[in-house]
Amino acid sequence: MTSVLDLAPAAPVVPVVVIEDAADAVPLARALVAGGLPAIEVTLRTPAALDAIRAIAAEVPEAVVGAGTVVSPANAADAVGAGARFLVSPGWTDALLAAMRGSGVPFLPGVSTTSEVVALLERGVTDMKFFPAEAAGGVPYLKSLAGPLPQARFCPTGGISLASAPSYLALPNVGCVGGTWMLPTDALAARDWGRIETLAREAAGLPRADARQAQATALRSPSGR
Ligand SMILES: O=C(O)C(=O)C[C@H](O)[C@H](O)COP(=O)(O)O
Repeated sequence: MTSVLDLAPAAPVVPVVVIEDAADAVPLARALVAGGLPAIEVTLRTPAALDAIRAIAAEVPEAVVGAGTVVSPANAADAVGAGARFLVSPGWTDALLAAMRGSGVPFLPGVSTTSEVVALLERGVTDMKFFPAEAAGGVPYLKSLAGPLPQARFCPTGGISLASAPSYLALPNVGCVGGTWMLPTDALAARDWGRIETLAREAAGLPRADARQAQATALRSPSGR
């Protein structure tokens, strides 16, 4: 099963979307895809979320739509039933983990402490959401985890901005970052899809760690050897 962290190799950023009106889902997803962010996390925080996932899955084939705020086995089942291709949770329990595992789609359980990371590794899960990233310790915290727990890989989310994203993406244990900064509330309210596309394009241009490493290697050895 492909990991969520590998879903969008070209895009280092997963937009985290809160949709109030399902009618906005398709134009919003099209704007994100056009800007270069095809992996889209629709949070199950609003009554419109499942309809939004359904609409994106049906009408925007270039998008890889997933569900966020998955906090119960029922959430996982409903999201996959609506067409979610990945699941993200802010935290996890064994019951939630079993449901996400049984869903058949890639999933990212949320962690914010070292013990939660170790408990997931013990259960065979290496790819996790680090939430709430900034409040839980941010870049220095993840850097500290890379020493003792190099097998754990993270998608930090929570409080990340265009300015802070590059320092996360430069870490060896970060595969992507999640965030809402490319979806400002006023642009959503105004249905300003053009502005969202522009902000998405800016986010999609952020280099991720492996790209930085490849670039560094190429610079050291222009022949590629
Ligand atoms: O809904 C969920 O399941 C969450 O875990 C929360 C989101 O990841 C954050 O709300 C991201 O929002 P920003 O902090 O604005 O980037």
